[in-house]
Parts: sequence; C-alpha cells; structure tokens
Amino acid sequence: MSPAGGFVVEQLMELAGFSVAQAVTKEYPSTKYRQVLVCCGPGNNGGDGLVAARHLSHFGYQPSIYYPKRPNKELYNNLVKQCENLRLPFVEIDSVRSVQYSLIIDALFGFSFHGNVRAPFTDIMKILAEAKAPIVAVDIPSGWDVEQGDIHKTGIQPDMLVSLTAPKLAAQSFQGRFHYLGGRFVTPDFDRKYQLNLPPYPGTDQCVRLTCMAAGLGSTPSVLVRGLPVPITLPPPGHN
Ligand SMILES: NC(=O)C1=CN([C@@H]2O[C@H](COP(=O)(O)OP(=O)(O)OC[C@H]3O[C@@H](n4cnc5c(N)ncnc54)[C@H](O)[C@@H]3O)[C@@H](O)[C@H]2O)[C@H](O)CC1
Ligand SMILES: [K+]
Repeated sequence: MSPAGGFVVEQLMELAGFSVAQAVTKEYPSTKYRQVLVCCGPGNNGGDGLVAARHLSHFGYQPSIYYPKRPNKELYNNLVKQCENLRLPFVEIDSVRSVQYSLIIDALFGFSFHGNVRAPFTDIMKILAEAKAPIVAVDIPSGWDVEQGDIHKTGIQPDMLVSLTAPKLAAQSFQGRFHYLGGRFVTPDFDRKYQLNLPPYPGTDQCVRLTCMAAGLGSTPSVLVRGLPVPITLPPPGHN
C-alpha cells in the first residue's frame, strides 16, 4: 500500500506545493519577504515548486521562477501555464545572479537526486550554496542524499525544511530554524501500518511545525524513505 493510495500525482503535488506556500507564510511574512525566487528542477520536486509559486502569488508574494529544464509533459506544461496566467516571470540564471531576492524556495531536487550535479543545475546549486537570503527546501535540500544528507558537500544549508508526507532520514542533518511537515493526506491506517506517528495538523492547516519531540514520532520513529519506512533515531531535544 503506498501512501498515495488512490491519489493521482497532481493531487499530491497540489497538496505538497500548497503546504510549502503555507509554511512560508508562517515564518516569512510577505511584508518583509515579498521578492521570492522559486528554483524548480526537472522532476516532481520542481512541480511542487511551481504549485508553491502559484499559491505564494495569491498570498501576496512576488515570486520569480527559475526553471531551466522543463519536461514536455502535460502535468508540468499546465503548471507553467497557471504561473504564466498570473504573470509570474520565468527568469534566467543572469537575473538570478543580479537580483536581490528576499527568500529562495529550493524545489530543484527531492528524493530522486543521485550523484554529482549535472548541467544545467551546477550554477544554481552554487548560487544557493552562497545565498544570503533564507532558503526554504522542498522535501529535501537539493543535492542531499535522501538518507545520508549532504554527502556531496553541496554547502546548501536551508533555513526551513518542509518535509512532505513524512520526514526523510536526511532530515536528521537539517540544521535550520524551521522544520515543517506538509502533504496532509496520509491515512490513519497507513500511519499506523508504518508507525510513522505523524503529529496532528493544527485545525485546517496543511502544514505543521515539527519540534524534536513532536517530530519524535514516538519511541520507535520511522520515516518514509522512497515509500519504505526506515527507523531513525532523532537528535536530542532542543535540536531545531
Ligand atoms: N512522496 C510524496 O508524497 C510526494 C512527493 N512529491 C515530490 O516528488 C519528489 C520526487 O520527485 P521525482 O520526480 O522522483 O524526483 P526529483 O524531483 O527529486 O528529481 C528527479 C529529476 O532530477 C534529475 N536528477 C537526478 N539527479 C540529478 C543530478 N545529479 N544532476 C542533475 N539532474 C539530476 C532526474 O533526471 C530527474 O529528472 C519528492 O521529493 C517530492 O518533492 C510529489 O510532488 C508530492 C507527493
Ligand atoms: K529540494
């Protein structure tokens, strides 16, 4: 049984992207962080970013999108069209270098990243590693190994991590201020079956801030890694 039981990817992506956008509003008010750069990769992590950009625009932010490698598939073409309909600018790497963005959304790569970064993503990964603006990582900081973290030494240290469905093992290496969980679609049966012990979402929110204990996921915590639960030991209380 996969967590997606009966969902289509568009639904999961919409829930994921919305939860990222909502988590941003909780910690980075649009009055102070209006100019947002959304970096989108060639897979579904990038799709989450396009969804988040759309919602951030409706929430009063001014997102620009860097999307250098676009799969020619209906799902992604529709997401691009939705952003174009909102007049969201799709920017090139030179503009990424020259504009002072107040916030960066890292939706380049998620749990399917492997090996060393390949073109055309080498430049943007360097820019993120040197970025002064806070970075919000979607699901996994880009270039990190889903289980072992920053073994490729990307140098990317996000200020916020929005884990989708459940935190991955890589989340143990996260040192930023805000760790949120999003993707509110896991059923109680799935949660019980894989002992995820996911914390409750507050009210009608689509994201929930994880503290060590809340994210402790009980005494035998486990996280979803490529669809399989893997036991983890959480860092001591007080860690982010
Ligand atoms: N699990 C869930 O509940 C949901 C997950 N979502 C998001 O989907 C991503 C995983 O998406 P996927 O398409 O499998 O992979 P990525 O987006 O991580 O990237 C794959 C993409 O990147 C290319 N690539 C891989 N390694 C490299 C490299 N070293 N250099 C350059 N390019 C690389 C690869 O060729 C692919 O094209 C997950 O993390 C979530 O964010 C769903 O959207 C919502 C539900
Ligand atoms: K990412």
